[in-house]
Amino acid sequence: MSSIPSAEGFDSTLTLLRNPYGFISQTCRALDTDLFETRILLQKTICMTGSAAAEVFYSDDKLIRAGSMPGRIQKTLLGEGGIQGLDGAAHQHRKKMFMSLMGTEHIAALQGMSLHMLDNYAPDWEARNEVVFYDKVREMLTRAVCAWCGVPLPEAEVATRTAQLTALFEDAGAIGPKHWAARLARHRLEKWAAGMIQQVRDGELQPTQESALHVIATWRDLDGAILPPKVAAVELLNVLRPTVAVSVFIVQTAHALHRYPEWQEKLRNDEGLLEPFVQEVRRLYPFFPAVAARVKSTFEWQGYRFPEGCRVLLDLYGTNTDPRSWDAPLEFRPERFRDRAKNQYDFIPQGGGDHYTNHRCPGEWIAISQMKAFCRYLVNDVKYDVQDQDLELGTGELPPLPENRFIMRNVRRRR
Ligand code: HEM
Repeated sequence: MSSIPSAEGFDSTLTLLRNPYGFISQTCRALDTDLFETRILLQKTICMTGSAAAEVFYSDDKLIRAGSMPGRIQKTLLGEGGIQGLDGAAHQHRKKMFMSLMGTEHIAALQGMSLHMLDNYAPDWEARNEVVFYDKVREMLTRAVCAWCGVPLPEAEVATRTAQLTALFEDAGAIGPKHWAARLARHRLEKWAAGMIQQVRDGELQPTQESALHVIATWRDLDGAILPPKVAAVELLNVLRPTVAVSVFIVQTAHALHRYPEWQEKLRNDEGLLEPFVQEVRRLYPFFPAVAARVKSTFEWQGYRFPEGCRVLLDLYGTNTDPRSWDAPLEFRPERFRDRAKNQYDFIPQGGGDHYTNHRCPGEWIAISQMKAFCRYLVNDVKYDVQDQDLELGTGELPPLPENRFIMRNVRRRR
């Protein structure tokens, strides 16, 4: 058996933080390999890239999630006791709860709520000198997803809940005061969510049967018990938070429409290009750099030994831009998605494998449907100017956004 190639230096944490989207793929290319070994936060870690690596990462029996997530990410982004840390039968059972929310008509209803928000917001945008698009989209998505989930959101709480939900995904990786603010946001959101779960159980709040609040409050785990309030709160936030985070993809969509303006006319003329366009945004614009797991019990792959307990990182962004899977991988070419055969391992912006049995994101259809709705609206229903601003995406920042959060001017509705 060969020994796994090693990255330079004793610990790669800083190099990874400085170059979160390129570190794994660039190191693999330099070493001419699909995987290498290093230390991250002083822990031995195997880093992997590419579709073959994704296939082994998502094979059911080799890797587990329990204990794979750094504590600071659990205390902010994910919370404790939620689906992300479950394995085997417990995971597959809990996953059914999320998948039951993803019916086509139910997702269309959420899209309808966002379109309604756009119609409500547009007159105000016309009246303003400038619109910070990211801020407005986060607010609209907070309102839409709360309504969709059956979560009451009084007008006076909209700004606070939007800011708290944003802190979970924007500041999860931060160090210092921002990290502490994200922890506080999680604490307050979990208390709020657990209160609503209790109200549903006590019959004081009666959301519709198909709403996330109802489904989660009444869900029974494999042992037949309802979820402890804190865990149910974490799972409700596992729907609210990432739906608000779709605002990042929506700003990236607006960014792509600006950077590749020839696509505006194409999209106006051919509705069939909308999906390829947003898929190309999901492939090429960076969001989550990697996902983590641990080796369940020692196994061998491509002649290399993966020792029990070792942490493994799968490179999502590098796999989406791997030249072995994609022609001209760094070029924005939505046409590539027109006739592409589906593959669970080479296009993995929201994780890979199977939605029911692996940890692949159950919210992919929500992300695509929301991106399409906003993209269609920007192309067909409004005209606007993009303010002269620095539109570089700060890739040291997670998730990467333009510094001014995409400022639009002279927004007017097409009649
Ligand atoms: C903003 C766009 C989104 C991105 C970039 C994203 C990304 C991801 C990634 C990378 C994973 C982990 C995959 C893995 O561990 O292998 C994941 C899991 C998950 N996502 Fe998303 N996601 C997004 C939107 C959503 C939405 C809208 C929902 C709403 C339901 C959602 C709910 C979840 C849940 C519950 C999991 C855990 C699944 C499991 O452990 O089985 N995500 N997502």
